[in-house]
Amino acid sequence: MASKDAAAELQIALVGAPNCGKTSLFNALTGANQRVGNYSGVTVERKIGRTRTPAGFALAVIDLPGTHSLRARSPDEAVTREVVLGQRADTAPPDLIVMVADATNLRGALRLVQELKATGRPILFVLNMIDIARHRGIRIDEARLAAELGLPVVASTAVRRGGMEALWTRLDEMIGAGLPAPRPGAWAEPSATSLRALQREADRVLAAAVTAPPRPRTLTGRVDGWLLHPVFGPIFLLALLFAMFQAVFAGAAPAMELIDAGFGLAGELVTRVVPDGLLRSFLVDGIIGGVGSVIIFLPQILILFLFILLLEDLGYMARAAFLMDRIMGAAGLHGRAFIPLLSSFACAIPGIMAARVIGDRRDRLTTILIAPLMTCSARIPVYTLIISAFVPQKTVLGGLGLQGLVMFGLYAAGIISALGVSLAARLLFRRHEAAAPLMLDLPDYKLPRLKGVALGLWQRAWAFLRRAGTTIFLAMVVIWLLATFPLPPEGHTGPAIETSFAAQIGHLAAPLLAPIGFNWQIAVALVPGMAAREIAVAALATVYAVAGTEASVAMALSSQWSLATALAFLAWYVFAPQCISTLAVIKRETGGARWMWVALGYMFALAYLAAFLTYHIARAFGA
Ligand SMILES: Nc1nc2c(ncn2[C@@H]2O[C@H](COP(=O)(O)OP(=O)(O)OP(=O)(O)O)[C@@H](O)[C@H]2O)c(=O)[nH]1
Ligand SMILES: [Mg+2]
Repeated sequence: MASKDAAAELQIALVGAPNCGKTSLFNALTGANQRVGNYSGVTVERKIGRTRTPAGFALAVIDLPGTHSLRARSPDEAVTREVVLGQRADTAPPDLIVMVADATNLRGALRLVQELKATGRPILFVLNMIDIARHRGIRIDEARLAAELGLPVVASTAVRRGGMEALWTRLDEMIGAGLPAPRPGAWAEPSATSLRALQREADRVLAAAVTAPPRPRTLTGRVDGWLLHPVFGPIFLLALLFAMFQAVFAGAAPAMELIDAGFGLAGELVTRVVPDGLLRSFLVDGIIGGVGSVIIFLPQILILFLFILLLEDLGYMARAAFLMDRIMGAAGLHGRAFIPLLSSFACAIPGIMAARVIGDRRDRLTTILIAPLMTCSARIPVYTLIISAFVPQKTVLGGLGLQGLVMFGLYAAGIISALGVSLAARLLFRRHEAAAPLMLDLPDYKLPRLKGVALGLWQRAWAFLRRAGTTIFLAMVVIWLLATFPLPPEGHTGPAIETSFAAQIGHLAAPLLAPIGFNWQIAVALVPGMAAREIAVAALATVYAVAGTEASVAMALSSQWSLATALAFLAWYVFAPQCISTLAVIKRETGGARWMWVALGYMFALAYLAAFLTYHIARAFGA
């Protein structure tokens, strides 16, 4: 049965311009939860989902990166072309191309569909976002459009319940009637002349089938008048980012206290039930203390993601890219680097993958190399821990929280150094030609969809907790073992940890780290912290918990570290490549280990230098 189904399964490829709603359609067709966002370049890989039509036909639906033309210019667009042309070994050639068009913006779609027709594959033309088109009074004569194109045409609203009925029906009709076998289409890259001819034909079809009312000024236009204003726009962007970091700090406090109290209670409970000894130390110091010290940052991470998800859905991201283009261009960065870099605030891994939208190899490489300097969410625990231990909780400059201000400064340090590295790379590569002009689709503003934002938050929360329960948990077990054994000999005075393997390892590394003000406890935290940044926090928590009597890791730090050490530690974490997964992705996306080593080397060098300077300058100022 299953094998018969697999044989009968039809391959359906979703093709269309960026941001026309392909992934929304994919999710609606297959019940998947792939990432959707109101900007171009959300999808950079091919994704396959399986489903059944109402009449029971089995489909394998392939979601693809958006492209304006099969004349692919960047790695993500190349994926789309290869799948459409059946050139990929890992994907069967499509039996049907579902050409997704944004009904409010048909001009480009009508050109792309002609390129697709030349491939000889059966096509269904979908007018997506028909809700918005109707709302704007755009009238599309579907029958006429179908006649002009010589293709079946159907309208859809991918994000509404019931918005896909016509599409399902049409799919069943087409499959039921038997899809035409693909004609042996010989696709050749169209020349500029032939593309112009295709565009003329597209304009003719557009004029024949679509009437749009003259649009005086849409809401998007009016809002953009302000948000893209040369002076007001950047001020707004800066204020927005600033508000975001204040919110991350101030907004999360109550929830964090709650989680802290929860873990405190759990610790007390275990202390009461389990007799003093190794088991209690393992449970309280290793597991509850270590893992708890990381989980406590969940609220902050969620607030940050809430901002990012809302901005993505609203359609502000591409505007921010537009505003930053001048500054980024001056630093030798391609305008399209903005969204990959912005994604890196969440995590460098999706950010590095998003760099696939950049066509030029050197531009892409530079973006990949600096993406890890953006402050990813795994740094939040590290930063927050140090800030809450060393920066007083007071307001300055009339109401701004000092802690939030320092956090903002750390983010700024990451951004500024990324621009600096990019500039240095540009000078080193000796490239003087002007950067390519930024061709950016500015999507219309849309109200964020609650369900999508909630889903996005849930996915982040789950990923974070899963990491805490697996990677970080395992690391904690190892660190607790290292910090506990071998047990001190009889008659040993002073903290037991002094005789442990951890202390031995730490002392071994200490001379290397002494010039930057790090003690041996930090050395112990840095080594496992290579795997993932949060582990350093958990490791510090465990090492100090095993060693001592302080109530919390923050209190232990503030009593044991000098301010200079704390600042040097922050400076280290702005730069240090403490994340194996990021390095692995750099290797994969650049197609070799070389650039991974370059990233590793330059980031460690910067980290050491920054920590060294910070430590000595802070000491000179008496910290
Ligand atoms: N109102 C309305 N919004 C839609 C519709 N389809 C998609 N959207 C919204 O349009 C935006 C883009 O949707 P995506 O599904 O990410 O578009 P995509 O074509 O996959 O984009 P890329 O992966 O960047 O090429 C999101 O904000 C969606 O919520 C629709 O039919 N109606
Ligand atoms: Mg997509």
